[in-house]
Amino acid sequence: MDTQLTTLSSFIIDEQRRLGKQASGEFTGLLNDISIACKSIASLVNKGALAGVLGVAGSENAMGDAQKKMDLIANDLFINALQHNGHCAGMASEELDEILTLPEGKIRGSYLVTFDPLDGSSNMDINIDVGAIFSILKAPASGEDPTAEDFARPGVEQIAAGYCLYGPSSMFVLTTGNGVNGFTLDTSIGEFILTHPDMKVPETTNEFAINASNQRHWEPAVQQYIADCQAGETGTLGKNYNMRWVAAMVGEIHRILCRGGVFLYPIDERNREAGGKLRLLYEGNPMAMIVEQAGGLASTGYQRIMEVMPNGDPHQRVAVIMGSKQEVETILKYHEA
Ligand SMILES: O=P(O)(O)OC[C@H]1O[C@](O)(COP(=O)(O)O)[C@@H](O)[C@@H]1O
Ligand SMILES: [Mg+2]
Ligand SMILES: [Mg+2]
Repeated sequence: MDTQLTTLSSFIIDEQRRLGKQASGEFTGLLNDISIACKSIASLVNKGALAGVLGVAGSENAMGDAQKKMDLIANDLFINALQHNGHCAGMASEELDEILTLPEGKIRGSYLVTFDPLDGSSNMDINIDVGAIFSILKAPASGEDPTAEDFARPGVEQIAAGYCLYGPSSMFVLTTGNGVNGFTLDTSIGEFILTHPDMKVPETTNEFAINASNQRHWEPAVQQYIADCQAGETGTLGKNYNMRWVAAMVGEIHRILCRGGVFLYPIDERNREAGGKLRLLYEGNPMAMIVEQAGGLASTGYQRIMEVMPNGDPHQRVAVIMGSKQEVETILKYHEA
């Protein structure tokens, strides 16, 4: 039995020491806050109907999506974990219309956090994978309450990004800009334990993930690429492909980190004006940072996702094509044609 367990907190402390960072403990504290929110959510997701957390809440978020009960509970758990400990100065969430500053009297920390508290929430009621996605930015140096403009930073300025997948086991996957590491929740001791050090996205793949029911709305580049995948050995790509669709970005990206693949939620005729379907600040950017840190690529089809300049709307959308390096490069060639 391996008795040398590395917990998430000890990993972060050691990493900061190893990188020679003048650590005040605030960043470690912030990640600890986020991991506590994730553990609380994991516990409820795991209990499901027994905890009374299935079903719809009867409300809509800023984008008009029907909110599930668990969307709101997960959102509250993130907010509670982040607003009391003096590590965070403000947050943006899929489930909040506007950015959130701290209540009067709370200490403003040095970081901003954006999050999707429950990704893939339509999977909640059918007992399939869901997750949380988060991104960490530096708060304005002024120490004043942050504004929406302070969150409008391109993904290349992220300090850290991660997700927690609530699947058969719960996994916390984190990058602080020095590779990607995965931790599995040991529910018997309540700790995330390092189980997947230095995760890498395999460079090549023959697996793609796309919602094929949208096919008629896609641009010609994506139409042609998927047609060529489906043609298999007989087509120009010259290999047979497999397809997967978890319907939760967090599940797709986790699969890609474990065994490679590409995930596409591209521009189509219906979402062109909005810029895509998925959200830049709490879906596109954090997952792009993780995928790039693991050696993959993340693009809109025309531009690196992390270089998209946000427009100040916390719910700005973005087109997403990410995963195994060589396969994303192939898809980008279809966009150049
Ligand atoms: O409805 P579709 O096309 O299957 O979309 C699935 C996509 O929507 C999302 O569920 C959106 O996330 P939310 O559940 O957080 O709104 C993605 O995670 C997923 O990839
Ligand atoms: Mg989501
Ligand atoms: Mg969500």
